[in-house]
Amino acid sequence: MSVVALVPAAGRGERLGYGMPKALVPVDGVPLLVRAVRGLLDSGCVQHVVIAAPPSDVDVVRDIVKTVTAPSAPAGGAVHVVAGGAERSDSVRLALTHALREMPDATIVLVHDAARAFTPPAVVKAVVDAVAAGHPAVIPVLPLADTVKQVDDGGVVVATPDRASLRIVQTPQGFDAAVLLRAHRSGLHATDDAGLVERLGVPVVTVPGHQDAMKITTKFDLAVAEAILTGTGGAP
Ligand SMILES: Nc1ccn([C@@H]2O[C@H](COP(=O)(O)OP(=O)(O)OP(=O)(O)O)[C@@H](O)[C@H]2O)c(=O)n1
Ligand SMILES: C[C@](O)(CO)[C@H](O)COP(=O)(O)O
Repeated sequence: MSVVALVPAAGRGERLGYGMPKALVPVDGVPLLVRAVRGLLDSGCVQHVVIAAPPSDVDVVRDIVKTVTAPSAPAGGAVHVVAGGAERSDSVRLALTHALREMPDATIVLVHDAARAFTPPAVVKAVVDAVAAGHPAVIPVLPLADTVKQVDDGGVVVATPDRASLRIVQTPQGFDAAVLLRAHRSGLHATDDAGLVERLGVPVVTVPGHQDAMKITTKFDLAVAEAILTGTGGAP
């Protein structure tokens, strides 16, 4: 069994407004992308990583990932960098194509946002273990802390869904390699990879996520990440 992690990192980070692609933004001197890749490798169950980089920064990213050194560096594996695409799903597809061409032995594929740079390695391992146990699609999730409303175009509430059955979805999302390939070849659209797989009728199971696996989207999120890092925030 070989596990490859695809890391979509080609976003511009417009909402963060840092003036550079979000994956390259440093937290305590270490770019988010490097932290995300280290987290994957530190799980001890990822052999290969394929990063989808901003097309204008492929060489920059190649240089940066050289700083991912032991004990994180995979034994016998490698960190690959390809140019990403216009949308997240394009970046995933490009990385997946590269992975299945260069690592045909990969049976499990993870898709993990560079923007979820503080995901604990234990979450990565839980996802891989669940796929290895025979589930074709596995996602880490958290319960909702707030009441959720459905509104119409005018902002008027039309429903209050029962939040007991709702979950916030994180990454890494883990898949049987053949299932993920089929999903990405289907021509369907979804905001996450599990959404594509779901539409194929394949069951998607959940494992517990973690607050630290939050997606860093805004300056507020970055401040929270810094607090996690310095030990002044984050969940136990
Ligand atoms: N064309 C894209 C767009 C996004 N991503 C990646 O997908 C993940 C989730 O995207 P998001 O957090 O929305 O990042 P951005 O697209 O950079 O954010 P923004 O919309 O603020 O520009 C990130 O790791 C991002 O780098 C990607 O690989 N390729
Ligand atoms: C994959 C994801 O992070 C799961 O929560 C999310 O769907 C990414 O969405 P975005 O629109 O690319 O931020």
